Amino acid sequence: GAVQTVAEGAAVGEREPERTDFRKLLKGFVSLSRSSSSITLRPGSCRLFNECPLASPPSLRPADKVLKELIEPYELRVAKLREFLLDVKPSLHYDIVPLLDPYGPSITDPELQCIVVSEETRKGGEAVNKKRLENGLSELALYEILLVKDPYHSENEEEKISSSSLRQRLLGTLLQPPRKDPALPSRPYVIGLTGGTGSGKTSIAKYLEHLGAFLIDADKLGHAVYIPGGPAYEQVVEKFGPEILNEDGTINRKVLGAKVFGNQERLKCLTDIVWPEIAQMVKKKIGEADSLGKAVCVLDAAVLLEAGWKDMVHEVWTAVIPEEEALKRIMDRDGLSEEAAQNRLQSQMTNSQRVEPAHVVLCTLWEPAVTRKQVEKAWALLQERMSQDQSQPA
Ligand SMILES: CC(C)(COP(=O)(O)OP(=O)(O)OC[C@H]1O[C@@H](n2cnc3c(N)ncnc32)[C@H](O)[C@@H]1O)[C@@H](O)C(=O)NCCC(=O)NCCS
Ligand SMILES: Nc1ncnc2c1ncn2[C@@H]1O[C@H](COP(=O)(O)OP(=O)(O)OP(=O)(O)O)[C@@H](O)[C@H]1O
Repeated sequence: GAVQTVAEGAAVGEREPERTDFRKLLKGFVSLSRSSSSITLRPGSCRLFNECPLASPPSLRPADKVLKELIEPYELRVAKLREFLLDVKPSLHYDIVPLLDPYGPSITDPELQCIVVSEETRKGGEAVNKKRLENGLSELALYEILLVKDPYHSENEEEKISSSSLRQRLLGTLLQPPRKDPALPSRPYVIGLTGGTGSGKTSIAKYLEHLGAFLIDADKLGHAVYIPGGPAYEQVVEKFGPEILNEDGTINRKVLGAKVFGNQERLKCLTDIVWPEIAQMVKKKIGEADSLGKAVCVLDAAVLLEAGWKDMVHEVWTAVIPEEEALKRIMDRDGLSEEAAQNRLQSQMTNSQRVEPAHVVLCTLWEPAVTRKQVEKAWALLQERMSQDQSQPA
């Protein structure tokens, strides 16, 4: 007989923070030994390899996982899992099977004899056995293991070793080396802060300003370009007609917004006019910050990546929030209908697209105090790398 090891969202496969050497910690617990016909497992050994999403509470299923954008690609997780297995038990024979549905091969493979579950996933094991009986297969022995406690878990993290906690600890840290662009002056150091509407950029930007950054709000500059007499006023009115005007001749942004959000062609028409003007104003502001002796500028810009403004910044910092939460927040904040809020969200890039080029990721899903701590951590680490950079010979 055989036991199949199913790797789905195993903790080892995700980016590990430096502080916690889970590999060492887990080595102490893992003890896999292969007998002639099966793998025997001692308590505490297998949570890592064997995740049964059926039994996980809905909030933990892959699609709903906290900070799912920070989960590494499947192939990389499998590679890391193989490396780990080789490390702890080179003689082990195993298959790694992607779980494309909650059961995987557990309900169809007649060779299987045993399934390893944790106290959290016991119900999933029982569901597997129900399906096996329906399929005319024998029930699997349920081998239940304890959850391994995480000695480093903080107050707002789970007590067990959890990949969600690992991902939370990545927030605020540098995920890839800063851009090295010879065309970009080294000072002031510019952070491009982006994120979907309602992701909390403005709150984050305020904390950063409080910590000493010079703040550039691209939304505000965007509004300034089409005040009457501004560089884009005439063109915008010409393009979108007098119906976007208030009685006093100013542009009514709510009316304009309703015209462009949800209509890609019209939105592009507007942004083709205003983005180059905003970019000019941003450059001016960066110059202003420099003359004020500010070392760090934060460019708060939802459309940083779409508009190609990444070229103006040294690092991209991305704020993420699950879409359903963003929807609620902008409906509350701006009094938008669900449809209008959806249109805004649909006009934008996805969280994953923004996380991919990000140097630092932040998340405002929890209480404001948690966001503040994240920002303070990100700021402290930024100061550290800026001072290291300065001490390097030019
Ligand atoms: C459509 C307009 C008139 C709506 O104005 P309004 O005051 O109602 O909204 P505001 O400007 O505060 O934007 C609110 C949020 O909508 C999102 N948003 C704005 N413009 C865009 C865009 N071009 N693409 C995607 N999302 C956008 C952002 O998340 C922004 O933070 C205005 O957003 C606009 O002129 N947009 C085009 C210029 C632009 O891209 N500005 C954003 C610079 S970061
Ligand atoms: N940590 C938090 N907990 C709860 N609510 C928050 C948190 N951070 C921000 N919010 C709320 O969520 C809403 C959206 O945040 P914010 O205005 O900072 O987003 P934004 O990314 O700047 O949005 P936009 O791009 O639409 O301007 C605000 O009403 C804000 O008060």
